[in-house]
Amino acid sequence: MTPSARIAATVALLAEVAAAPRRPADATANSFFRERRYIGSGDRRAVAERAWGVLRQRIRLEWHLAAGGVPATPRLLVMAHLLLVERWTREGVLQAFCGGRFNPAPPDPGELSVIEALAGAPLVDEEMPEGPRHNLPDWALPGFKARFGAALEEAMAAMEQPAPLDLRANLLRTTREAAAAALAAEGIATEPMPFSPWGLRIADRRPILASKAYTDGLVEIQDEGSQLIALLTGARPGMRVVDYCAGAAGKTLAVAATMGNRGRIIACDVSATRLEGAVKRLRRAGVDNAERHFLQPGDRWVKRRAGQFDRVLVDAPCTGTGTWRRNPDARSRTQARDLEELVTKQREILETVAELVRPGGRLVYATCSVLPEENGSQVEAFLARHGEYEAVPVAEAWGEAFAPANPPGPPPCDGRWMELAPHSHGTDGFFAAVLRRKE
Ligand SMILES: C[S@@+](CC[C@H](N)C(=O)[O-])C[C@H]1O[C@@H](n2cnc3c(N)ncnc32)[C@H](O)[C@@H]1O
Repeated sequence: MTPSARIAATVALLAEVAAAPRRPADATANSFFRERRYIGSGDRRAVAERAWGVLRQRIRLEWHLAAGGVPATPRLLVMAHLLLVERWTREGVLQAFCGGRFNPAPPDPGELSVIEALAGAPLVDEEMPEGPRHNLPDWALPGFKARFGAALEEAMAAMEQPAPLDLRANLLRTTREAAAAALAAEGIATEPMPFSPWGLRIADRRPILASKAYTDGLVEIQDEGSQLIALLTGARPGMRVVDYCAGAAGKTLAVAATMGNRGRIIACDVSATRLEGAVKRLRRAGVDNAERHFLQPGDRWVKRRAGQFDRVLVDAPCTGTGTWRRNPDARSRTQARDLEELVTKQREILETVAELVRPGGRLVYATCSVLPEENGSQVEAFLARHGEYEAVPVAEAWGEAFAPANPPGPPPCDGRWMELAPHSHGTDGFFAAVLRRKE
């Protein structure tokens, strides 16, 4: 593809994303490229990267376009991105929008005046209100300010960077060192992670799904923050464990590895499709102590198992504000009412699972959000309603997660909760609270 044709494809992809505003952009991109198999892998990467760049800066680009009195069409968003983010010249943009069979049509007079106005302008304008200045939707601004305080600017800058590809060595099949060596033999260089004893990071985001190390189940793709949540759960061989919001079993796999396939782990979810997705992954990873339970309305499953579990992990449905490095479209897709609904749902889930834990057992509540309403405030409110639970400090849970013969490095956080973020830990934004049910 020529550079112009790539731009035309980016505009077309963004038009499809705009036509399905509630659908995750990566799902839209997958179907977009599936229907256009003639787009080769290099072009596909270039088109997707630029589209992701636009989505990452969409709030600011929309502000500029609104200031110019024009709607944020896919074409104008791409033009604005080329000028303000990629720092193209006015002439460069005019050359790219040159018309013809595979190229984007030349700018109309309205678009031309936008190009004139934006050429050479800064992305972050002095006139911008706080939301766009920090690249935040208005509904999320108070929560981000409360969470990051004086570090907000640094935190938001780190959230604008693409995320690395994180892997977890599957201890049921290998060690971290042997997994790294197997990947290296396939030409894939990795670095051990700073906190997770299982973690390997690939700096250049090379695709690994076709590698033998991956298909043999030596490694799983998992952000370091998710690995740390699984570790803090403190599951051991022989325990009875529930992963209550298991999805396609990302954390079930990691927790099962700490159990050495001994004991029982039950992956529950309200989505049968997601649970179905777990089957292949469990098999590839060599997990054979897991079962799945599809939660349905009116389900008596929890009631019948009250007080039976040593560990219950709730990886709650949340706004995903911690994952904006990976899902930049969620910045604009998620709305204030989503936050309200999710906070209610999280409270309901916590109420339901509280009774599953045996006295002396632990409930681990986690989200991939950075918003206090879904995190610390949610857990404080739970503890106020449930005097039978108390918080276990992160350092204590961290120390207990490792065998005495294998002492850990310093915990990723001090204090009552584990709060991770790209700027402070190099992970996605995560929250986890370990709660002990008193004896
Ligand atoms: C953050 S995702 C879980 C991701 C998964 N644990 C992983 O590590 O890949 C949250 C999950 O909660 C599930 N969920 C939503 N409402 C639920 C409910 N009321 N009870 C149990 N699971 C629920 C969703 O279907 C979704 O799979």
